[in-house]
Amino acid sequence: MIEVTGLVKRYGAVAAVDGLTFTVQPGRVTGFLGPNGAGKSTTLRLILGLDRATAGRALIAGLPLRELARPITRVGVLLDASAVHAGRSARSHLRAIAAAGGIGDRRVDACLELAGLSAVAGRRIRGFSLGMRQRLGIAAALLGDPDVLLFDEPVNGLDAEGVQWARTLMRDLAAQGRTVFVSSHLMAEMQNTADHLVVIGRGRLLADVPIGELIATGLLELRVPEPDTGTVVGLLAEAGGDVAADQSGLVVRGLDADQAGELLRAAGVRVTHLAQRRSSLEEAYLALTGESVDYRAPRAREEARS
Ligand SMILES: Nc1ncnc2c1ncn2[C@@H]1O[C@H](COP(=O)(O)OP(=O)(O)OP(=O)(O)O)[C@@H](O)[C@H]1O
Repeated sequence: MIEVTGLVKRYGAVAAVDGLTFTVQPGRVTGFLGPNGAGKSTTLRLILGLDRATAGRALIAGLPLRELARPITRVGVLLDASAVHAGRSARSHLRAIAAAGGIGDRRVDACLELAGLSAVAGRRIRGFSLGMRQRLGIAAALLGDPDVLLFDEPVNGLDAEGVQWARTLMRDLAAQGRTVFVSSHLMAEMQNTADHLVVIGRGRLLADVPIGELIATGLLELRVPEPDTGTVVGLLAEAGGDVAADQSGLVVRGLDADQAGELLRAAGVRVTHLAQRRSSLEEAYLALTGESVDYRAPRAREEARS
């Protein structure tokens, strides 16, 4: 289990992490999501004791990481797959890490096999693709057979088969009762992999929910004659709806079909299409993080303002 309590990290005037509290439970895959600059990497670094928190604490199995005996056997980490000695072979890279943690060569070979790297184990890492480096980083994280795994963007650079492999691996690790905490920008991938989500924006917690709960929130698709659009947006917003436009019409969150239909009928608006559907994780995520995105294209910012 990972417990983060009141965690704060300031860099000068910037609060990269601003009072975060959440728990990552064993036995499930927990996705860690947030827009660029939200504070995900900083949070992971604080959990791993690579940075000192301004306030609060992050514990693994009840202790700060530096107080764990033989941490390699307790926590496996994939942070930056490119941070390796490129002149070494995959096998000697893993053997060096294993030796430092008192782990034997047989486990190295088992992890190479698990990561699908046995055939290239003797090759220098310099010649590895990004995907092969990711696999090697995951193999390194598994060396100590740890109960807690932290993966920062693990499918970055993996091809379709690699993505499938990583997904199955994460789900298997969770099914074995381990704590799996994985950051990603790929919403569709998280939708297929995670059971639970921790979402942050500007260093603060936005959601800590089972994934099904986030995407169960319904959306309304609505089409009305073009000249009525402004009136309709105003009416729905006044009734508490969150209205956005896409190519095919309006998308409304926070109102059900009966409410919206009744409201528009009473206002004499002719509705040409009204349908309720589940939101994708991506839509739910964008609705959640919309206010807390630091970097976005100027056009999107203008649209969000209007
Ligand atoms: N060493 C540092 N010095 C100063 N500011 C920093 C430092 N590290 C991070 N920050 C700032 O803290 C904020 C959070 O950064 P962080 O890298 O944790 O976000 P992130 O969610 O991992 O982003 P991304 O998805 O882009 O990797 C950003 O505003 C960043 O500029």
